[in-house]
Amino acid sequence: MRGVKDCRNVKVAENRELIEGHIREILELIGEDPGREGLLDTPARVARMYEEIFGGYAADPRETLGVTFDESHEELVIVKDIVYYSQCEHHMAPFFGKVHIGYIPNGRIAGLSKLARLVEAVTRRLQVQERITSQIADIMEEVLEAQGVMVVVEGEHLCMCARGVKKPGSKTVTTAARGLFRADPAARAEFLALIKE
Ligand SMILES: Nc1nc2c(ncn2[C@@H]2O[C@H](COP(=O)(O)OP(=O)(O)OP(=O)(O)O)[C@@H](O)[C@H]2O)c(=O)[nH]1
Ligand SMILES: [Zn+2]
Repeated sequence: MRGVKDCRNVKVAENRELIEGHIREILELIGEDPGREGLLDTPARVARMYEEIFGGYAADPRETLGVTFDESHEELVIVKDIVYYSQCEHHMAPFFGKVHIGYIPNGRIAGLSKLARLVEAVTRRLQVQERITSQIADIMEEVLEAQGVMVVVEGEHLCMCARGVKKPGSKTVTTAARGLFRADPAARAEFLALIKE
């Protein structure tokens, strides 16, 4: 398992020629001419893009928080507005938005950038928004043994905007609360107020 810094999908790299062949076939099957100039390099571009947008599989999300530090801060820590791009597992269409993560440490803190690396590892896959939200909350709780974790994810799903029900501008908001945040409405309210600022 590679580290999250090298977040490229190894399997795509290994299977690049096969993937390119299948993309060429799809181009034909939708009525395009894969031999025309503008499409000649498209299968290779798509394969390179897959390495990137499915790069989350190259990382173990639990390892992304890296080395944690002893620190006695036992109040709320928030990293908000972490932009993500993911692919919905139903249509393989992009969805994207922001993740907001808050936690109350229990003697151990993580590097702030590592929270964004966790988001990358969990979102650069075929996903549903609810699973992204709960996976981030569960991993934060487990790895940091945090007293509480709260995660809010906002998402705009192209499968709802550009096709199907066609509702551009509609936003999905998902939340996950663990530990103290489950039991304490005031803690949840403090977090929600701070991410709105
Ligand atoms: N809960 C959830 N649903 C999602 C997510 N991404 C896409 N979907 C939904 O997955 C569902 C798939 O429904 P289906 O009826 O199997 O597929 P479909 O015929 O293409 O559905 P429509 O999108 O309604 O045209 C749709 O309702 C999508 O809106 C997500 O992250 N979470
Ligand atoms: Zn979808």
